[in-house]
Amino acid sequence: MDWNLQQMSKLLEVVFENAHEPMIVTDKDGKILLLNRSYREFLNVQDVIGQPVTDVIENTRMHIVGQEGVAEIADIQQIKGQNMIAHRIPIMDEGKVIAVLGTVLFQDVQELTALAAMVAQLKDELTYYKKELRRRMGATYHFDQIVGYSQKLQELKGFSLKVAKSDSTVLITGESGTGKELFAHAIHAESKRKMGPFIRVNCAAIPDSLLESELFGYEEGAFTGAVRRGKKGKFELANHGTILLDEIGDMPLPLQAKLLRVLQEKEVERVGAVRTTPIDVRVIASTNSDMLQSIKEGKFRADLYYRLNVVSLSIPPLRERLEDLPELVSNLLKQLGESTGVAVRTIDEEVWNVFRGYSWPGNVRELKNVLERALHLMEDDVLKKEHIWLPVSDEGSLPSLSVPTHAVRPLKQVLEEAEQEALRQAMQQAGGNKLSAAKLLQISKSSFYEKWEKYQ
Ligand SMILES: Nc1ncnc2c1ncn2[C@@H]1O[C@H](COP(=O)(O)OP(=O)(O)OP(=O)(O)O)[C@@H](O)[C@H]1O
Repeated sequence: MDWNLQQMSKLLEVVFENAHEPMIVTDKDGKILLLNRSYREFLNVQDVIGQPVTDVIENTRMHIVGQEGVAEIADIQQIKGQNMIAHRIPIMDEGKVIAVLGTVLFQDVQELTALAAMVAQLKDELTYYKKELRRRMGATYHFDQIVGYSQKLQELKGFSLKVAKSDSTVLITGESGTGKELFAHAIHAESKRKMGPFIRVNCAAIPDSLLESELFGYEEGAFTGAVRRGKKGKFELANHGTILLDEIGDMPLPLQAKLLRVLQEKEVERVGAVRTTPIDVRVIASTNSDMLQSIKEGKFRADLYYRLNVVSLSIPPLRERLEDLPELVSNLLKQLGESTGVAVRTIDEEVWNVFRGYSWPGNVRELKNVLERALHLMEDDVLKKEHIWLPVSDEGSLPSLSVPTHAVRPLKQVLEEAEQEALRQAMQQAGGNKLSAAKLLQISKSSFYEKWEKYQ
């Protein structure tokens, strides 16, 4: 429709009259030309067209703006005992004021205060939910939190960043504590799935009998003790996101066959289900065991290994990148300083000698634990050699300490320390392989994991 002048003028009149905000137009001397319904109702006036604005609206400055030609934005004006926020805008023609438009944004600043309070509350809630979402989705680490300037680590980070953008399945290998999980988190956080969930399953920590239903879920009445209406498995929970299958080397053979089908068909079958559910999940698997050896021994399916190993990331042990020690130590001390409240100002040169001479079988995690223990032994803010407690078996010529024996401590603490030490020694003897470590300690794999996670 083409609008003629008359129709356009009618339209503007209707818009002005019915606007929700109170609006007024005066001439340059402050004589009222237009006053819309919202403003009339608020002022409780009827026919005021042609009257001086000063007679109709308290504390008005429309006439002043008409004379001075300078707009006044968000000026607080009290009318009928209420604080209003008024805008007064001169309307110019050929450099001269011909009229003034006045609007009231909030009929009372209390409304604005209430609105501001509401926005602040919503912002707080949003921050909370964002944090909660992140916590639940679990992707709490990013590439910039993976510390280390060594060429090996830098190259690995660069490659992983590229890998993150693709949707390929990734197999991360490396000794215990090298940062496999850290890399998996970072890959998810950098991928196009970052808004989706990140679900981690430790295949070794869950007893074999439960792993299938944990991973794939179960249908109503699938087995005794099953929750009514069934339960989603981790794969379904990870839909549109990433699943980290940690310690994949420990997955029992029958489940390996089922996992292979999931990877091939991109659908899961809950335990006891007659139908399959399509899923869209990126799989990252990680292991610290020698997968090729496991294949040779018939413990791991070769076809699954090749399905998982589309892209492989091998994280070098700490002893092969000792040049990362300064950055790691400073970063870990910062983190630990926040949680323990102990700050380190200086590190004795001897500490570095000890660190550089040690083989770090537990890698970065062990470094973190050693530093945490040292913080508790420090009396001032200088980290010294005598605060560093390294395992006796690896001691050699190292000036490491044993735990002070003179003080009697609570039995619980002594037992826990002994247990922790036993786990650590078993891991060291088992070359970082948790399954072998559990065997050495003659405890079940899941019980080993429970204890291991407790002390980490
Ligand atoms: N490059 C790194 N920079 C900073 N922190 C690191 C780095 N590598 C590892 N860490 C820290 O060391 C600890 C162990 O890392 P992570 O759990 O990722 O190791 P992992 O290889 O998955 O171990 P496991 O095989 O025992 O599960 C974590 O606290 C992690 O934040």
